[in-house]
Amino acid sequence: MSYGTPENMEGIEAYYTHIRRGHPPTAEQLEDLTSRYRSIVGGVFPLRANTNRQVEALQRTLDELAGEGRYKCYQGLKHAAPFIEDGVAAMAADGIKEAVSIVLTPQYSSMSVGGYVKRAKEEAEKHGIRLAAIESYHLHPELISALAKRVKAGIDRFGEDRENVLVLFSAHSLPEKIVEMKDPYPEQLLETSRAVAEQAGISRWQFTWQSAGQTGQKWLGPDILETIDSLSREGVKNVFVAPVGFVSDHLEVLYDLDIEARKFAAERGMRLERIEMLNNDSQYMKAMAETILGAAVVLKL
Ligand SMILES: CC1=C(CCC(=O)O)c2cc3nc(cc4[nH]c(cc5[nH]c(cc1n2)c(C)c5CCC(=O)O)c(CCC(=O)O)c4C)C(CCC(=O)O)=C3C
Ligand SMILES: [Fe+2]
Repeated sequence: MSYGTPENMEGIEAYYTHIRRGHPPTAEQLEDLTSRYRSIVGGVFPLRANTNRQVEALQRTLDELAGEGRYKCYQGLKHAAPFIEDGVAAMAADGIKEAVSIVLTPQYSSMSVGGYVKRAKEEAEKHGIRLAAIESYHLHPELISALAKRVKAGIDRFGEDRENVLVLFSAHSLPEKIVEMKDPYPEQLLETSRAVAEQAGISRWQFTWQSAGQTGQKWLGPDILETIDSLSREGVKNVFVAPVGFVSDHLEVLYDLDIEARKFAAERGMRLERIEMLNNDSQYMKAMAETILGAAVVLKL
């Protein structure tokens, strides 16, 4: 399962309305989102083809690890077609009786993965499918190794400044109320960050939030722009961002980091680079496939 993205520029309004649980955005909100997509996509929404490639790569990895024809991958998206319910219904139509679900994000929050799982389970129940839902895989050794390699390779891009780079691990902010709910999201993100830093041999790093929504309620902070501002006051010149809550090239990376945060840093005389996203990286696929095979044991598949 993955977040989903519009089919085309005309599809942005319906997509945004779905994210807002049926409440259409104001003209201003719609224009704001449309202009962000316009600056990255030019009519092509990268997340769509990217998710397709991830599903194909995961299928190949499962075939290799478990044997050809043992597992079949279906795709279900949170806010776009094929929706999560469509994916589960497609399984049922093929006669599938047992399934494992996994989300293309490594850490669990009741407000992120929890929402995917609830919908998948409800639909699976309707069709009499037994479903084992994977909640997180944020410390899988293959995932940590893949991220650590990318952090090291990215820091090398700073050339002779490489000794003076601060690594900023980041993830999508969520409303602050998740902390009172004892949600594991912040801790799991720190655990991923710590493990990657350790394996990459990084001592100078911080964690920061990004891409918070504007809903009136308080979101988890500090936001990456605040963090960059404080770092600039401390004289930091080189920042390397590793958004470890995301795995793909999409709006929050291609706009919020590559355009917005990079410009904000440049205005403060700082250089900002970011990790290459995992997309269909083979170690990432192995991390998911092994997690899936582990969950399948629970179903005695
Ligand atoms: C935790 C989390 C992840 C990571 C985990 C996961 O992947 O599931 C994630 C990923 C993504 N979020 C995405 C896009 C958007 N998210 C929005 C709004 C929101 N995100 C939220 C949370 C998350 N979002 C929340 C709490 C809201 C507020 C509304 C609500 O309460 O639900 C909005 C509305 C406008 C805006 O605020 O920008 C957009 C356009 C895209 C696709 C980008 C593309 O198309 O390339 C991706 C991968
Ligand atoms: Fe989002």
